[in-house]
Amino acid sequence: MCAEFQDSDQTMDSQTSFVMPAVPQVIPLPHVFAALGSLLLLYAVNVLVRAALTRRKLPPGPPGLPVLGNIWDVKGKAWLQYSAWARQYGPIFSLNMAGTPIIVLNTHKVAANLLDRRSTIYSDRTQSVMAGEILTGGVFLVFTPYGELWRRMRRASHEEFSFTACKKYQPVQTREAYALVSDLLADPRDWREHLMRSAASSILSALYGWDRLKPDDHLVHRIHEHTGRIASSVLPGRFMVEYLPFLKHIPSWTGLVPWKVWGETWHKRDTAMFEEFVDSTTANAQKGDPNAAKSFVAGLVENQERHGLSKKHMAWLAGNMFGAGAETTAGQLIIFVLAMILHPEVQARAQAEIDAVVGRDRAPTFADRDRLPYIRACVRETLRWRTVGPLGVPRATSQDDWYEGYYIPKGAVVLENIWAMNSDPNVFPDYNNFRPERFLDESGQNEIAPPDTHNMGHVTYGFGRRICAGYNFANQSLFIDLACLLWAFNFRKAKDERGQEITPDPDDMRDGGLVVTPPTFPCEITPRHPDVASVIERERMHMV
Ligand code: HEM
Repeated sequence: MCAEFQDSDQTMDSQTSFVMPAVPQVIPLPHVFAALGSLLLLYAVNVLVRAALTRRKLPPGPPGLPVLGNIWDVKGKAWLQYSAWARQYGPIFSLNMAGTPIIVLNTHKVAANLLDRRSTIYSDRTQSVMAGEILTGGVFLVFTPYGELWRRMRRASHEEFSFTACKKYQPVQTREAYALVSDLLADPRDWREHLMRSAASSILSALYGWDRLKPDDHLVHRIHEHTGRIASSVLPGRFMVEYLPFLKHIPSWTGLVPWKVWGETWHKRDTAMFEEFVDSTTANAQKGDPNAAKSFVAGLVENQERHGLSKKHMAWLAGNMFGAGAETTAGQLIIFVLAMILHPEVQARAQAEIDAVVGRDRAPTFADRDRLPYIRACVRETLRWRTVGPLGVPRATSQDDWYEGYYIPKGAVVLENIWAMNSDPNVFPDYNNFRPERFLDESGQNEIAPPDTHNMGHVTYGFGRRICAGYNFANQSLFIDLACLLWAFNFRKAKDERGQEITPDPDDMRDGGLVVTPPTFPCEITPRHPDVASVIERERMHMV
C-alpha cells in the first residue's frame, strides 16, 4: 500500500478519535408504547389493504395467517423454501408479509418477461432506512432508488466496467492471479483466505490503482468492516425504524435516537475514507502512476462533469463497487474449488485443454481466452451450479402491473429466484451435476446458452437495468483465476487421520448475510508439476 493512504488514514483516525456510540440494546418504555400503537395501526391498515388487494388476483401462494400472512413461513435457507413453493405454485407466486406483497419469479421466461422486458416498472429497489438512507446517505448504487441519480451513477460505472473498458484491468487481474498461485504454493492450507484476499486486492487495484494488498492490510480490514456494517443493518429485525419509518424524523440532537447517531457518524467516517481514496488516486494519476491513471476512479474524475457526479457520489460509487464485488467473486472461487474436488473428471479435462494450449513453460494469460472454450464453460458452470446470491437483490415495482391475469401492485417486493432458474430441471435436466460441456456446441468450441439467460447460460448476475454492474469484471477475474489455478494445481479431497477421504456436502450452503457460500472444508492442493514455482516467479518478475 502506498504511503499516502496510510498517512491520510492515520490523519482521519486522529480527527475522529471519539468513542463510537453503541447501537441501543434497551428501548425506552415510551418508544415501546409508541411502537405497539403504530404496529396496531399498521396491522389495521394492512388488513384493509390486503382485503382490497385480494379482490384483485395476486399470483397464487401459501395461505398464511390472517393479517400476518406468511411472515413466519420462511425459515432457514429461503431459496430452498421458495424453490419448493415454486414446484407447488408455479413460475410466479406471491407471499403476504403482513400486508406487503412479495412476488417471487422462478423461471427464466417469467423473470425475463418482467425484469428485462418491462424494466421501467421493475427496476426500483426496496428501501432500507438504516442501510440505504442513514449509513450510505442514499448514494450507494445497489440501494439507490430507480431515478435520475441512479441513472447517472449507473452510466458512469458502465463506462468504466463495460466489456471493452474492462480490458484495461486485465494486467492487474493477471498479476493477482499469479500472486494467488504463489500464495497457494507457499501456504495451501489457508486456501480460502488467499482466495478472499486475492479477489479483494484485484478489485481495489482496479478501482484505485493500488499495489497488491498484503494479507494484514489495515485498509482492507476497514473496508470489510464497512461492508459488514451494511450487510448486518439490512437483517430483518435489526432496527425498529425499518418497521416504523417515522422514527427517522426524530432529530439526532434529542438524544432519543442513538441508533441514528451511530448510522450518521459512520456515514461521515466512511465518506471521509472513500473521498480520501479518490484524492490519493487522483494525485497518484497526476504523478504518472500508470495503474492509478487507468483506474476506475481516475476515469470517473476525468469525466466528472459529463457524468454530473459530485466527489461524494464518485467516492461512494467506488466504495460500492468493492462492497458488491469482492466477497461475491471470492465466494464463486470457493464454489469452484468445491466443484473441482467433487468432479475430478472435469478438472482433468480442463487441465488437458490448458496443457494443449498453454503448455507448462508459461502461465495462462487473457490472450489464451479464445482458445480455452472449456475453461470459459467452467466459468459459466461455476456461476450456474451454485450461486453466492440465490435470490439476487430485491426489487420493488414502481407502478401497478398485470401479468398473465395476475395483479402485481405498485410497491410490491419482487424477488428473482436465481437458484430455481439455475437449477430448473426443464432447462438443465441434470442440474445438480457440474458439467461445463452443457454450455458448448457439438464442436466443443462455441458457447451455447438457453433462452432468456442473456447469452450467459445462467442468471447469476440478475436481470434488466439493474443487472450486476460489475459482471464483465467478475467474468474476467473468474476466467484468469480458474485458468491459473488449473494450470498450477491439482485439487483433491483431503483425508482424515484414518486416511479416509473427506467429502464435503455440495448442498451445504450457508447464508453469511452478504453472500451464500459453502462452509469451510479441507482440501488438498498440490502443484501439478515441479516447475510451477519457478515459472510463476519468472512470470511475476516480468510483470513488474
Ligand atoms: C461473481 C461475482 C458477482 C455476482 C454473483 C454478482 C451478482 C449480482 C447480483 C445478483 C446483483 C443484483 C442484480 C439484479 O438486481 O438483478 C448485483 C448487483 C450489483 N453488482 Fe454484482 N455480482 C458479482 C460481482 C460484482 C463485481 C465484481 C462488481 C463491481 C466491480 C459488482 C457490482 C454490482 C453493483 C454495483 C450492483 C448494483 C447494481 C444496481 O443496483 O444498479 N458485482 N450483482
